[in-house]
Amino acid sequence: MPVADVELDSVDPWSPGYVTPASTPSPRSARSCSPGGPDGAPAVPVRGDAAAPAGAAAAAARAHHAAPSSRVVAVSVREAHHNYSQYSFNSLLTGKPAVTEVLKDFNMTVQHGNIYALLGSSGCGKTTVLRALVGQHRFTSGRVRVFGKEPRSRGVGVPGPTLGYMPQELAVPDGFTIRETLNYFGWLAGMTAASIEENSAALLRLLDLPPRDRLVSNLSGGQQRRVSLAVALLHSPPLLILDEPTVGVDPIVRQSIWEHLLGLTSSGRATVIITTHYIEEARQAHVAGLMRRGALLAEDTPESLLSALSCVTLEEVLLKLCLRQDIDEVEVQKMLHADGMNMAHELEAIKDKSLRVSARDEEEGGQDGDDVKAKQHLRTSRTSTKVKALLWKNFMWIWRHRIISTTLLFLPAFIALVYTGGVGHNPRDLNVAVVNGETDCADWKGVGLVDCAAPRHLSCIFLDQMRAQSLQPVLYAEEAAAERAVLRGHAWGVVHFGRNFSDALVERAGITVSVGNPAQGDEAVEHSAVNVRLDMSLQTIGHLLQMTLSTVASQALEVFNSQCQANAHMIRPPLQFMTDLRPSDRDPSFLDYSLPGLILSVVFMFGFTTTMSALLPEKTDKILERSLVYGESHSIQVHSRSFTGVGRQAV
Ligand SMILES: Nc1ncnc2c1ncn2[C@@H]1O[C@H](COP(=O)(O)OP(=O)(O)OP(=O)(O)O)[C@@H](O)[C@H]1O
Repeated sequence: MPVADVELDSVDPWSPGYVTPASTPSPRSARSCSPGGPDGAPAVPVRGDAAAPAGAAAAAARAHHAAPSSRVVAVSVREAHHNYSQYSFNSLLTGKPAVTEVLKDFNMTVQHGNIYALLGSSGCGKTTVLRALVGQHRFTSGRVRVFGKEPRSRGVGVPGPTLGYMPQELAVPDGFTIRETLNYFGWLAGMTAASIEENSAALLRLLDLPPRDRLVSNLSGGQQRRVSLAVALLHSPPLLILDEPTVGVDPIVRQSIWEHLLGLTSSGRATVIITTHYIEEARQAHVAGLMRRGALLAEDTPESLLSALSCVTLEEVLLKLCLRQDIDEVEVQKMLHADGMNMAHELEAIKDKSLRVSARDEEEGGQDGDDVKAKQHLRTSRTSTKVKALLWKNFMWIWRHRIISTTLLFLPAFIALVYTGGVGHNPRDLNVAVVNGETDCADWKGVGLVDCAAPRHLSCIFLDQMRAQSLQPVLYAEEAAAERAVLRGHAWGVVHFGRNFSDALVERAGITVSVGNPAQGDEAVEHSAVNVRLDMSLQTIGHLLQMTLSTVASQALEVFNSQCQANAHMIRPPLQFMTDLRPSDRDPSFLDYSLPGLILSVVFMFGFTTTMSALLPEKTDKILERSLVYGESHSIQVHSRSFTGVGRQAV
C-alpha cells in the first residue's frame, strides 16, 4: 500500500513554549447539566472531584481541543462475550473448570482522534476489554477491529509500536532507572536514541517526574504510575490504551495529562481509550462509555449523557443507568413519572442514537480505514533495535544484581575449589576384610627375606602393597565373618587368599613344578586366584577399590618378580599397555569421576535458578506482557511523529 507522508503539525504540545489550552477561556458547551458552583463545579461532591477540573473548565478544554470532524472508526467491538475459566481442586475432580462470565454482548465504538473514557465499577470488565484490544487475549466470541483489522493480524501493528499501552500494573523492569526504562521501551518500539532523548525530556516535564537517574523502585507510587504513563506516550503511538493512568496522580499533573491527551487527539495524531475510577474527570473525554456487569449501558458525549438524564455528574448518570439495569421496567416508569421525568424515553433515545452512530461510523470506517493509515507518518520497526533492547535489559538486570550475578558466576569454581581441597580426595584407609588361608603373616619379615626357591608368604606381599595403596587390610579367620563385616558396613570388600596361594602362584608362573602333580594346571590356576567380593552399593568407591586392587596385584607381582628374578609376567593378562601416546600427568583419582558431575550439576542448578528468578518477576509483574505488546510486530507500521520534528527521519 502506498504510504502518504503528511506534514507534521506546527504546534508542539510538549515544547517549552507551548501554552496549554486550559489557560484559554472558552465558553462551556454542555447543554443542561447545571453547575452548582459559581465556577461551574458540580453541586454534589463526587469521588474525584478534587482532582477533576471544574465542569466548565473541562468542557472548555475539550472545546478548545475539538476532536477532528472525521467519523472514521479507529476501534470497534461488536457483540463481545468473554468467559474466564479457572481450574480449582474441585473442578479437577469434576473435570469442568469454574467459568466466570465477564462480558455479555459488549459493544463499543471509538472514533479516530477521540478520547474514549470507559467507565464502570470495579470488576465490571474494563481491563478485560482493554486486554483484548491490545491483543493479549481474544474474546470468547465477538468481533474486535483496530484500524479496520483484527489485533495481531498482519500490518496493523497491534500488539506492536502502533500501540501505547499502560496496564494497571506498573510493568517496568525491576531495578531500572527512569532513563533505562524509557530507553528499553523506546528501543522495543523501534525509536532512535535521539528521539527517545527528545521525547523523554518533554515527558519528564509534562509529568513532573524526578531526574532520570532515579531508580523507579525508589519513586513514590504516583511517580511510578507516571513513569508507566511516560512509557506509553514515549513513541507517540496513534493508539493509546491507558488503564487508570491518573491513579495516585495529584490534581495538577492529572489535569496536565488530560490536556496533553486532548492536544494529541485534537490534531488527529492519536486516539485514546482510557479507564478511570475518577469518573468526573471523564467529562473531558469526547465520548464516555458506561459499563456495568460486562455490558455497555450507554455511549455518548458526556454532555449528551448529562443532559439526557438531567444529571449534574457522570456518577449520577452511571447510578441512574445502573438502576435502570437493576429495576424492573414498570418500577422505573413509576419512579420516573413520580419524578416528572420520562427517563426511560430518554434512555432509549440515547441507546438508539449510540447504535445508529456506531452503525454509521463503522460503515464509514470501512471506507476510510485506509485513509487513516495514509494520514499516518509511517515507519518500520527494525528487529535489531528490539534485540538491542532485550540484550540491554538483560545486561542491566545482571549489572543491577551484580553481587548476586558475580557470586553465581564464580560459585561453581568456588564449590569445585572447596570440593577438591576438602572433600574430593581419594578416600583413604578403606577397610578391606582379608581372609588369608595361607598365613596370618605373623612371621613375615619383609620382602627382602623371601625364600625365592620356595616362597611361602606371597600373600603377605599383597597385604604390604594394599597398605602402600592406603587400604586397610583387616584379617578375618573365616569368609562368612568377613562377608558379615562388609554387609554391616565395616569393610568395603572381601579379599580371599587360598591355602596354597604361594605354591599355586609359583607353579602358575612356571617358575617351578614343585607343587605335586604338574599336570594339575587347572588346580594351580584356581588356587592362585585371589577372590574378591566388593560392596558396589556406592559405585564410585567400588570402582576405585577395583582399580586399586588391580594396582596392588600388579605391584605385588612386580616386587616378587624383581626380588626373585622370576617370570611373574607369565601370569599377567595378555593385554599389555605400552607407553601412553599422550600420557596423563598424574594417576586417575576419585576427583576425576566426581568433579565434572558436581560442576555440571552446580552450573545447571544455578543457570536454572537465575533464569527462573529473572523470568518469574517479569511474568508476575506483567513486564513480559507489556514488552510483548511493544515488541511484537508483523511488519509493523507505526505512526511516528516527533514533537519538534527533529526525530522525523526514518528509524
Ligand atoms: N485471569 C482471570 N481469571 C479469572 N477471572 C478473571 C481474570 N481476570 C479477571 N477476572 C475477573 O473478571 C472480572 C472483570 O475483571 P476486570 O479486571 O476486567 O475488571 P475491571 O473492570 O478492570 O476492574 P478494576 O476497575 O477493579 O480494574 C472480575 O470479576 C475479575 O475477578
